[in-house]
Amino acid sequence: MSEAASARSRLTADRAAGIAPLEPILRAWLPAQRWFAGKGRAISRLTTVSAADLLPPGSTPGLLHVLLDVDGDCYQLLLGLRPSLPPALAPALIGHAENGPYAGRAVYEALGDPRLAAMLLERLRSPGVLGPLRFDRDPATPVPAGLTPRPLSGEQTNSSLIYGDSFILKVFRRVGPGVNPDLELPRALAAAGCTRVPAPVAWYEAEPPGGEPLTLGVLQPYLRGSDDGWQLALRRLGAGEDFTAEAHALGRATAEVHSALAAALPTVGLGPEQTARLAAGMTARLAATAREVPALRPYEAGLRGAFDALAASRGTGVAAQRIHGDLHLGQTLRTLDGSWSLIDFEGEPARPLADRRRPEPAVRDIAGILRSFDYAARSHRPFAPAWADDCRAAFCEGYARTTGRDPREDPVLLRAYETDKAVYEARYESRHRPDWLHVPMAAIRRLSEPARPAHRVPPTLPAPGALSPHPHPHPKPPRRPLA
Ligand SMILES: Nc1ncnc2c1ncn2[C@@H]1O[C@H](COP(=O)(O)OP(=O)(O)O)[C@@H](O)[C@H]1O
Ligand SMILES: O=P(O)(O)O[C@H]1O[C@H](CO)[C@@H](O[C@H]2O[C@H](CO)[C@@H](O)[C@H](O)[C@H]2O)[C@H](O)[C@H]1O
Repeated sequence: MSEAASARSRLTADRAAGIAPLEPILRAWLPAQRWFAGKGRAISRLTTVSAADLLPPGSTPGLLHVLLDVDGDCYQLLLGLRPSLPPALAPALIGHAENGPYAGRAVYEALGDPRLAAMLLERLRSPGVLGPLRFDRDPATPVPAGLTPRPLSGEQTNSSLIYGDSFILKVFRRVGPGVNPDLELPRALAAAGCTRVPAPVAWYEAEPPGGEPLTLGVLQPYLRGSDDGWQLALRRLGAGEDFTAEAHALGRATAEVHSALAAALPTVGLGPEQTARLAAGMTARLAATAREVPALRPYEAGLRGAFDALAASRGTGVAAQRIHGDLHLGQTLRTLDGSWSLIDFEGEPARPLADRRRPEPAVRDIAGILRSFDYAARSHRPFAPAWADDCRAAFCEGYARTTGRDPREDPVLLRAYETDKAVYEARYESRHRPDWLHVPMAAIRRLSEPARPAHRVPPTLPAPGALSPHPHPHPKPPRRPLA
């Protein structure tokens, strides 16, 4: 049964029938939304899973919470309802209800309406149950009333609102049964005393009777004035400036989060069979992506080499634990005091929730950041490969300084994960940003070549300040044959 179908079978859907007349306008509006996963395909089946008035029926504006099943995926919508829309809300319009209980009303994106966004915060401030929804909060962190909301602009997988520059609410769009790791992991880290991740202060879920809750939204402190690691890296690159000290510090921050997650949540050792299964999963993902992205096809056989090498490595000493799951520079924030925080623990949005909650080698996150340095260097004209190499080395050194283990000491594992990430990125870019496809494709060409003998990691790691400037900051380590 699909995630949406199992949610539908358990959720109370008293109001669902009432919103059936809105389904045609939602069907026309959904494909244009950035967070809609089914882009490029016609919607064949759209049904309402649940609908709940978050304000007393008849209020103007009205606020309707809706879960929709669209071809087996479950989406969360917050709909505003007014007899007519003031001009400022025109960009939020979805359509007009022609019949049913909302006939004659304008239906619009509630998150674009400051009045409704303020009401949503009020709901989060007062824990309790409302129809199929449960609102919860951390009693230790007060959330003041009356904070002014503004929507976060920019590309996002979900939708976020900032309240008074003090809190940020993420409204998940595609949802499924089970706690979302973006709530689960930050809560576990906060309980373990790790301050590298903003701690959830309030959240809301759908509660199917007898089933697992679906996480729908999380409110957390807004790190005002922080710099997104991606933008910061691009600015440094543009100014011809070094980024290795930041990359080193980010390596340390990532390692701290990994260590805290490993201590707080279950870890497992991977034996040869599990490692082979991991490699098989990567190979299957490659095959599926090659079917979808024609540009990948000529490299498929070469790329498979990285996964075959992983399967043959017999998994010696590989540990799996809970990880971030989609770590890249855009998921890092450098705060005003100069320290790094990690955000968005949802994992890769396209993967089923159960997969995203499974323990995996921490190197998956490391590979994500390493790929991100390559992305940054390739968005610069001319391409800046030395900048990326230096950042990659500095990040790994920072990581090793905290954990005592340099990720480059496992070249087969690291290469497999980098390859898997580049394949994921090829699919992501071809679906969402075809103009960017050339970036992962450059990595794909490189990774499809047979692996060069690995460089040995220097036994004594240089101190962060000792990282020398371009073009050759790191002594060339002696070569050793591939294990
Ligand atoms: N706690 C926070 N403090 C400051 N900015 C944040 C915070 N959380 C998220 N952001 C900003 O919001 C953007 C989107 O957040 P993210 O969790 O990545 O959402 P999505 O899953 O929709 O991509 C981030 O890139 C960052 O700029
Ligand atoms: O929306 P999310 O932040 O969860 O992540 C998705 O979108 C990312 C792009 O916004 C995408 O990241 C890729 O592009 C980044 C530059 O824009 C680059 O830094 C990353 O390394 C690269 O993977 C991410 O893969 C996707 O899941």
